[in-house]
Amino acid sequence: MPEPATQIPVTVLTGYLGSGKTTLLNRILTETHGKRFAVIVNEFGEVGIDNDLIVEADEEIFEMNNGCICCTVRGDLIRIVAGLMRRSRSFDGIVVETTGLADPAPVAQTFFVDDEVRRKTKLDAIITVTDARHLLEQIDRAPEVQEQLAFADVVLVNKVDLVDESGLAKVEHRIRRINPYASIRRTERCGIDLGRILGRDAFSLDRILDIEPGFLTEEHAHEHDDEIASLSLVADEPMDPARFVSWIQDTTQRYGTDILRMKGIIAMAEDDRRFVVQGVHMLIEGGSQRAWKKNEAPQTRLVFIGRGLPVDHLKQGFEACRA
Ligand SMILES: Nc1nc2c(ncn2[C@@H]2O[C@H](COP(=O)(O)OP(=O)(O)OP(=O)(O)O)[C@@H](O)[C@H]2O)c(=O)[nH]1
Repeated sequence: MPEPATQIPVTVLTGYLGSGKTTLLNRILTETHGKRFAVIVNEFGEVGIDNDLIVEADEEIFEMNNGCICCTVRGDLIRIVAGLMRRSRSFDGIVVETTGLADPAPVAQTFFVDDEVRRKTKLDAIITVTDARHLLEQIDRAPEVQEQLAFADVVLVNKVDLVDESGLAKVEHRIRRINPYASIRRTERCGIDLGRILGRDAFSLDRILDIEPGFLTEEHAHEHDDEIASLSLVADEPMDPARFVSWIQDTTQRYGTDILRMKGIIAMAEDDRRFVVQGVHMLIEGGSQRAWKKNEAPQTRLVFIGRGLPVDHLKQGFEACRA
């Protein structure tokens, strides 16, 4: 059957934990480009946080929190996309943000294996965001990172503010060895002309079949690094600001090698704003954001993702921060 004239372009955002995917997604959702996107986000860890870190936009956001997009919830992805295509409400593109631990191959495969999805959508590009400061160590330890780079049509070498010129050259050289075809762009906070990454028609099935001949036919059983686990901490009572800040700083300095990613939305005592804290290994950022809304009960949610997390230390330390 011939393909219909208008297939909705799909952009897949991948990149390891903390590389800058949500930062890029927020740019896509806020910059004026006159386009509407449907957004699908998948995250690792049972307490959903990403959705709250995404800017409030007009766009519709579908969360998939109950498993990894590349394995257990792929059926959900197909259902969400197929459901979107049946709607009358129009949009110009779909953006899928995968978890940092996802293998992009099965996600990309989704757009080729299901008949309905294949007829109505077109994989436009796989954009891989990298953390220039941590990429070289990640490549050596995490097979997902190599997959994410190999499948990329565009690679953003992000966080250029944290690395000097010779470091950036090393990072780019390493990326080139894994993927000679992708267009590589340096960014700070994913600042890039969106025209360079959206609507590029950059995805090439032939290239992917070169890397992975079984791409269209095989079931991708993605092996996750079982050592990586997440710990979610939740509190309904407010936190003591001074104690919390000093505990989170100490903890990330002490255990930063094992903490791959940390993010949280904190309800501080005597503060009507949400405090957002985020980190990748030892580098952390935090600050007060918007006020809690009237219909939103202030609640603290903090997630750690890592290898061999010091679970007892984290639980006890967290408890001790309650105001
Ligand atoms: N210094 C610096 N920090 C950055 C840059 N881009 C993003 N960050 C910070 O890096 C952290 C992670 O960014 P996110 O956009 O949440 O990363 P992510 O890839 O969505 O993270 P996960 O979804 O948890 O894998 C946040 O604290 C960002 O503010 C950058 O260019 N420079």
